[in-house]
Amino acid sequence: MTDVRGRSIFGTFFHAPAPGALEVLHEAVVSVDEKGTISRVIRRGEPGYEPARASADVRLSDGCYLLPGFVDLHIHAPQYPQLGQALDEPLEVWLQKYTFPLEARYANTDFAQRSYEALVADLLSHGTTTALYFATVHQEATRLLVDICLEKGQRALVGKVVMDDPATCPDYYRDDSAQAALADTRAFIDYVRAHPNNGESRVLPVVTPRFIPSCTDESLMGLGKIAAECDCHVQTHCSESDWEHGFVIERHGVTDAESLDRFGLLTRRTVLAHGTFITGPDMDRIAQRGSAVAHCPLSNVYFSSAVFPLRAALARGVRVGLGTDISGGPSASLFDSVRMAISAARMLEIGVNPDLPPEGRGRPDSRIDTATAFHLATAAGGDALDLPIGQFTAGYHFDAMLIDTRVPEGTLGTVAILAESSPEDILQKILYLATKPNITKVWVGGRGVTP
Ligand SMILES: Nc1nc2[nH]cnc2c(=O)[nH]1
Repeated sequence: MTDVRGRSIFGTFFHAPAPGALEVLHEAVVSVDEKGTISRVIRRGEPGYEPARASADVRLSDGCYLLPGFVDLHIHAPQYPQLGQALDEPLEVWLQKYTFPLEARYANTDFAQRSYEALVADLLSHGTTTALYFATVHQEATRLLVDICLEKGQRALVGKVVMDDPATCPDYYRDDSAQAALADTRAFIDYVRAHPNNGESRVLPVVTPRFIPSCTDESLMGLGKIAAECDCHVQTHCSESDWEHGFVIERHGVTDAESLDRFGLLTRRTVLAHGTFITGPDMDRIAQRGSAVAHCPLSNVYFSSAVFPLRAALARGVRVGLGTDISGGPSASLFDSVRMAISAARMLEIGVNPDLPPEGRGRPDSRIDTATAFHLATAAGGDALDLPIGQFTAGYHFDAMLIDTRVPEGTLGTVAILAESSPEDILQKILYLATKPNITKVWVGGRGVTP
C-alpha cells in the first residue's frame, strides 16, 4: 500500500471539515484517482456501498485508522538544528544571540543539505504532509530546500527570507540591499515555478518579509508589488510579542496588520504567524482581506508572553491554522501543537494566577474542544493556504497518515485502547497519545512518502 493512486481503501477515517465538527467515516470506502486526488467517498448505507466495499483494493487492519495529513502553517526550516534548545531568552535576544548566527550557516550548502534532508524526513514521519516554510536569505540553500521537498514528496510552500534593514539585521546575515532582496525573491519564484520536477506544483513559492522590524519600507513595498504581480502566497510574523508589536507601532504609528495592509501584504494568500497581540479591528481587517493566522501555541509560551485569543479570532471570521514554529516551538510534531492549543485555550479561559478569585481569573469563552484543535491542524490549514487538502472529500488531494494504535507494548507509541471505546474516544486518544511509532504510513497525493 505504498502507492494508493488508482486504488480504493476500505476502513475508518477521521476528519473535521469544520471547527468542532468531527466526522467519523466508519467503515467507509475512499477511492483515489491516478493523480492522487480523492475521486469518491462512500459511507455505509449510501448507494453503491456494498459493491465498493467488496471490491476495495486495500483494507485497513483492526486498530488502524486514517487521518488527514497535518498542515504545518509556520515553520523555520533552518532552525531545526537548535530544536529543543536556547529557549530561555526573549525573542529579540534569541534572534541575535542564537538564531541569526545559526541561519547564517546556510551559506554553506553542504550544511543546508544535511539539515534540510533530516528535517523534511522527520516532519513526514510525524504526519506533516504540507509545510509553509521560512528558509533563509540565501538563494542557493533555499533552492535546495525546494529540491529536497520535491525529492521526498512533501507538499511545501517555501520562502526566501527578506531582511534588509541594516539598523536591525547583523552585517553577517542580511540582504545586501532592498533591490537585491527583491531581485532574489523574483529569481526564487521563477526557480520554483520552472522546476522540472514541479509539474504538479507540489511546491509553491512564498513572498517572505521576515517581519516589519527586519525590513525597510522599500523592501516591504516591493514585496507587496511582487505578491500581486506573481499571485504568490505571503508569510510574515505579526504582533508576536510586546516588543515586536510595540516596535511596529512606534515605527509606523499603526499595528502590524494595518501596516502590512498598507504595503499590499495582507491578501487572501497571506499567513501571519502568531498574531498574539492583534486587536479587534486587526481581526476584522485580517478577516476582510481573507488572510490567515498561524497559531503557534508552543512557541507563544516562550516568546509571546500571552495566549493568542483563538476563539475571539475565529468568532470574528479570521481563518486560523496551526504551526510548530520550529525552533521557537520545541517539537517537530503537530500532535504537540494540537495538545498545546487545547491547553493554552483552557488556561486563557480559567486564568493562571491562584491569588485571584476564580471569576476574575481568566477570559471567558476561550476554550476549544479536541475536534476544533484537530480541524485547525488539518482542514483549516488547507483552507488558510487555499489548497484542497486536510479532509477526505472528493476533489481533495489524498494526503493522509495511517495510525496503528496497536504498536507493540513497551514502545513509546502505545495508544492503549484497553476498554470499549467509541470512535470519538479513539480519535481523542490518538490526538493526545500518539507518537511517531504509531504513524506507520504517510501519503502525499496518494504516493507513499515514508519508508
Ligand atoms: N518565533 C519567531 N519569531 C520571529 N520573528 C522574527 N523572526 C522570528 C523567528 O525566527 N521566530
